[in-house]
Amino acid sequence: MSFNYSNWMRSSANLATISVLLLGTLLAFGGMLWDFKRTHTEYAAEIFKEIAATAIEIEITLNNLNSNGFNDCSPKTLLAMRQALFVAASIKDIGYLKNFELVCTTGIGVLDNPYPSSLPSFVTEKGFEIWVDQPLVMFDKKYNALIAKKGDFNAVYDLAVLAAIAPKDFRWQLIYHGNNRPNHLAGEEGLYQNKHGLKGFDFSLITQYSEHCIPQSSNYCVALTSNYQTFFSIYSKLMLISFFLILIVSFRVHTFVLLAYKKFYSTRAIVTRAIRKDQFFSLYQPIVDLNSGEIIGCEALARFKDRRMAIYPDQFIPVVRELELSWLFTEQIIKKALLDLGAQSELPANFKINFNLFPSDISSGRIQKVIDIHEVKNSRFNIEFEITEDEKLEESEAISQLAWLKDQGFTIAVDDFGTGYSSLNQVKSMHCNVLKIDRSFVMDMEEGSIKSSLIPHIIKIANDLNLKVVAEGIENVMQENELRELGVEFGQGWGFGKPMTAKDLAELCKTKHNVND
Ligand SMILES: Nc1nc2c(ncn2[C@@H]2O[C@H](COP(=O)(O)O[C@H]3[C@@H](O)[C@H](n4cnc5c(=O)[nH]c(N)nc54)O[C@@H]3COP(=O)(O)O)[C@@H](O)[C@H]2O)c(=O)[nH]1
Repeated sequence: MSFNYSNWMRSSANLATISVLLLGTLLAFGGMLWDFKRTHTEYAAEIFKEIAATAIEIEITLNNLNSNGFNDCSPKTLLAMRQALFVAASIKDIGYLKNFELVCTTGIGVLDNPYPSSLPSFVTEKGFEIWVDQPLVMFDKKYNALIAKKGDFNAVYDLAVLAAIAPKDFRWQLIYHGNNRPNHLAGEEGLYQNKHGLKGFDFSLITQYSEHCIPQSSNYCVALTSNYQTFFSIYSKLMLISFFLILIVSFRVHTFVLLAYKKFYSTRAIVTRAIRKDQFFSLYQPIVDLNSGEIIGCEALARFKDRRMAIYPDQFIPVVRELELSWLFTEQIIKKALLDLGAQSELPANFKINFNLFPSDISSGRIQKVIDIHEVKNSRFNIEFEITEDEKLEESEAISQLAWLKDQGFTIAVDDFGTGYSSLNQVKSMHCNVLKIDRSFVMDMEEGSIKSSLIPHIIKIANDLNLKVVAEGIENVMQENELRELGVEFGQGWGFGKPMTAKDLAELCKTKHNVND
């Protein structure tokens, strides 16, 4: 099954996009939760700040008043109480009590009917009696108060101040840990779950319940709960912005990944990497003596394949040329093929190996480096170079390079004869030994096409020029027989074998396969 590269590329880009989407969402949501948790802590800290300041103020105020030694509600006592109220920031009212009855307050003055004191809700470690959630009326205004009493005086604290600090959508409770139990101070009674005693802080993601205590300085704890609506009401705008940002980033990642992949897996990039890593290899197509059926040689045909894909010569050869890496490429192919085939002991010493050359390597003279290749120097085979008809090969420099190659003992074959533009005269001047008839002439022989009718003329001219003829693209017995009858000596094509590994070629040589078998 062939590897679908563009599907794979798209899937990878989709995967990257989904990962960014998920990761972005996770980070954004995590960030908001973290901030939400921070908000809880911040609100708790605000409540602590207020209650700590109030506690200190009440403590100082009541201690001062008690230290004066007042024993009735005289104008002097009331004046001292009013002065204390004036400088206090949180205390709303101060009362004077005698024999467990409230006798006067800063707000009303001396009461006509003293007010009997009830039992306190609890007593703090410092001896303050505390009454929580006391409904009071002052100047016709009702309010809920917290009352703290020490000695003969009490102080009234308006709970609305705390309620204003606590956030609107949050439910909260402030407690005081005393007498080994949590005592309700303010907020919603029953909310505090005493999960950790005084040990510290808890934040549960599911319920969004948190407990905050400050055991170091006092025994206060705050329980805060919020619901999903609270969360969404705080973060809905941010969520919307994050969502669009993540979406934009994800789309950009998709485009970027696709571009990066396209660049990384472009034929140019693959060819460059393959040459750098010496990844090209050859398969070998047998060349057969049509009269004896013997395999007398093979053509090395370059291939590229990695674990993802295969690229074929029609795609990579033009790129090799474009990248001007032709000689490096040819050198790697020659070395690898000679090593590969050299290892096959069944292949005889006079076996012919054909290599394709790039015309530019001939005209530039780079081809002369061939004799320096170690594998060429030590090869037992006859090496033949195939050249395609090309403008560059008309130049005198190219022609002298071809002559030089022949002097070195290599033979030259004109490949794909009939498809290029050069004339037979030029073929003659190229000093070649072999003429390979292009497979487009052989292809339609059965139908007697115009092109195939030219084969006898090509053979005649080749004979006149003393060139051997190889017919390419022989796929069936009919073509083989007809070409043999026309006097073609050698043939190549799928009928004798498709390009194969060196080992398979050696096996095939042993059995002397031909198309009739
Ligand atoms: N410069 C280099 N060029 C190279 C090298 N390796 C290959 N090539 C050139 O790439 C072109 C395509 O080659 P490939 O895909 O390998 O195709 C070859 C054969 O597989 C194919 N063939 C052979 N017999 C048949 C057949 O019976 N039917 C059929 N449909 N196709 C057949 O023909 C190609 C061989 O062509 P040629 O080289 O003209 O003999 C091709 O132009 C290669 O030359 C390289 O290392 N260097």
